[in-house]
Amino acid sequence: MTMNLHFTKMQGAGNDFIVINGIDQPFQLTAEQIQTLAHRQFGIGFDQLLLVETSKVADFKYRIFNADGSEVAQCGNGARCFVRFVVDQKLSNKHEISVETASGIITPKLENNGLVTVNMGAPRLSPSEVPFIADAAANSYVLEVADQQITISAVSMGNPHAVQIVDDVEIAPVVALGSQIEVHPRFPERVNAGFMQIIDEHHIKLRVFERGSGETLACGTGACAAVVAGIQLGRLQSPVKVSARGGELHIAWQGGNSPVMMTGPAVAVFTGNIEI
Ligand SMILES: N[C@@H](CCC[C@H](N)C(=O)O)C(=O)O
Repeated sequence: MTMNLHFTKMQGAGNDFIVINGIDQPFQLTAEQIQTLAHRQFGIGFDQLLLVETSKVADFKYRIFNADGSEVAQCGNGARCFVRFVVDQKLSNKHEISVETASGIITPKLENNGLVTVNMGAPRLSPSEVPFIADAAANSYVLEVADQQITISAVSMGNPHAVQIVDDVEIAPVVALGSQIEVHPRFPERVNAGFMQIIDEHHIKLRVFERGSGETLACGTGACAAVVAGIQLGRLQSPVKVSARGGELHIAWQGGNSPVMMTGPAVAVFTGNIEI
């Protein structure tokens, strides 16, 4: 049986999504159907699919699916697009909205200037809190990949990140190395691989090879994880501007259990219907 899905295509710093109202339009998609929709030639094309639903514990719930169909727990750029979608669709008259995700409740706020600030919650850093790493004894360690030894900082923003510092992010082997780090045996749940170039203590350039989606033009949780890693290593100071290929994000973190605050754009590109 086919169904007709109404969707909104959105982007946040170039990380692109389709957002679907699952409240008025309840449905289920298989991983294969999501892969087809995500395909840039045979489908609509997107990095992640976001599904807005009702919640018993927050204003809304949203679910996140990578382009390969895997469901994941957190998405920073998606959280900004989520609030823009909810406000534009008049699903709420609030501009600061609590949203249940698979890794807890976060609160995105649509600012008067059109940017969105998200309280992403505290990063998880200790090995016991970063269960995505097998056998980790510390959150910064050496990983053997492709006959190289790479120093990685492991940070969970609700989803797993392995961040490394590079001299020049433009020539870093983000796809070649990132695709191997993503599936490295140390990461049983796979991982998002970040490549960060430090420009100065308040500015980095970042590229991320995302788990389940490949390299994207920006990764919100990746930006939070990179800034947290840089601050932990004594190389960065809050606030930090993150320049991604698709735009800029601003990240602030006061350390410890304080939340990571992320500010950036969220833009609706077009709406459409697709038979699936
Ligand atoms: N693009 C996202 C992250 C999406 C999920 C990620 N690929 C994962 O598998 O954890 C962001 O902006 O944070």
